Amino acid sequence: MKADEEGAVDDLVANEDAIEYERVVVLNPVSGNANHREQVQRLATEYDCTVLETQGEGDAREFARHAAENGAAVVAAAGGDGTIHEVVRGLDDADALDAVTFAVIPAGTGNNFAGNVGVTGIEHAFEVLDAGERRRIDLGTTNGRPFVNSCVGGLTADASHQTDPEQKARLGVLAYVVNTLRLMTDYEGLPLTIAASDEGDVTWSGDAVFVLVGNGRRFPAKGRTQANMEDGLLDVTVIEKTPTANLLQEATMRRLFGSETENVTHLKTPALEIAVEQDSPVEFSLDGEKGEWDGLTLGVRPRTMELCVGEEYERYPENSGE
Ligand SMILES: Nc1ncnc2c1ncn2[C@@H]1O[C@H](COP(=O)(O)OP(=O)(O)OP(=O)(O)O)[C@@H](O)[C@H]1O
Repeated sequence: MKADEEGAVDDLVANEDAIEYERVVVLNPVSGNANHREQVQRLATEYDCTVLETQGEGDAREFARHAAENGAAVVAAAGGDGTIHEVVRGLDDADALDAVTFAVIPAGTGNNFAGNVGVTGIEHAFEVLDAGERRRIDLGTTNGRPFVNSCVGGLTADASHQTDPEQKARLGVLAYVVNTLRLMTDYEGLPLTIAASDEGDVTWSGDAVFVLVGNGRRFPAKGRTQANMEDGLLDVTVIEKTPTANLLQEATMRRLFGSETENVTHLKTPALEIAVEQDSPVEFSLDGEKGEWDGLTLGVRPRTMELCVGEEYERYPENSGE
C-alpha cells in the first residue's frame, strides 16, 4: 500500500476513540446529485451503522479494507458505481469477500447495479441491509481486478461523459448505446481478437465499436438489462464496426437490441481473452472506472460475494419477461 493511501484511515482512527465496525456504510457525499448525505447519516443511525465518509479517490477502497480487517459483518457502499467498485476492491484487498456481506445504497446517477439487485432507493437499501435476503453472486475479474457490473471498451467510455444524468438515470445502458451510436460515424473501432473459452472455444476478430462484458449488466435484449449474477458466466456483447450500416435507423436499432443481427455477437463464457491488435493500449472501464490495457484476461469468481438483495432481485433474469 502506498503511504498516501493510508492517510484516510489514519485520519479516521485519530478522530474517533472507538469505532464500531459491525455494520459500516462507506459514504461518498458528492456522488449523484450530492443531496443524500443527511438522509444516509440519519438512516445509518437508525439502523446501527457506522458511517465512514470519503473525501476523495481511493478512500472508499481503503475504508472498506480497514472495516473488513476490523471485523465488519456488513459493509455498504453509498454512492455511485465508482464507490461500489472501490468498496468491493477494498473487501477483496482484505481477502474478506467470504466473511463480509456487501450492501449497496443507491446514491449515484444511474444506480444500475442497485436496480439490478432489487434495491429501489436509499430507505429501501437500509431495510434490505437490515433484513433482506442474502445471495452469493459472481464477481468478474479483469487482469485480476474485480468488477461487479461490467467491463466495457470502445465508445461507451466517451459516450458516458456526454450522457446527461437524467437520461442516464432513465435509460441506463440504453442511453450509453444511443449516444455511442451517434458518435459512431467517425469512430475507427478497436482492432481486437477475442477468444472465449466456453464449450465451443469461440474466437472473434475485427474492429469493435463496443465490447461489453457484463457480470451484472448486459445490453438490453428484449427489455432485460440484468445478467444472471450467479451462473459463473460472463455475458459478452461485441458490436462490430460496419461502415455502411446506419445504425441509428429505427429498424436497425430494433434489430440491434434483438438477438439476431449480423454485427452483434452475444456469448456467455466463464473466461475471455481480449488481444489488442495495435501498438497502443486501449481504454476499458471497470464498473465505470477507466484503465488502459494492452490485453485483457477476463474471468469469473463464481458466487464469491455475499450481497443483500431486494425482493425484486431476479435469480434467473433470462427466464423472466422474455
Ligand atoms: N468527498 C469527495 N469529494 C470529491 N470527490 C469524491 C469524494 N469522495 C469520493 N469522491 C470521488 O467520487 C468518485 C466516485 O463517484 P461515484 O461513481 O460513486 O458517483 P457518481 O459518478 O456520481 O455516480 P455514477 O457512477 O452512478 O455516475 C470517485 O472518483 C471518487 O474519487
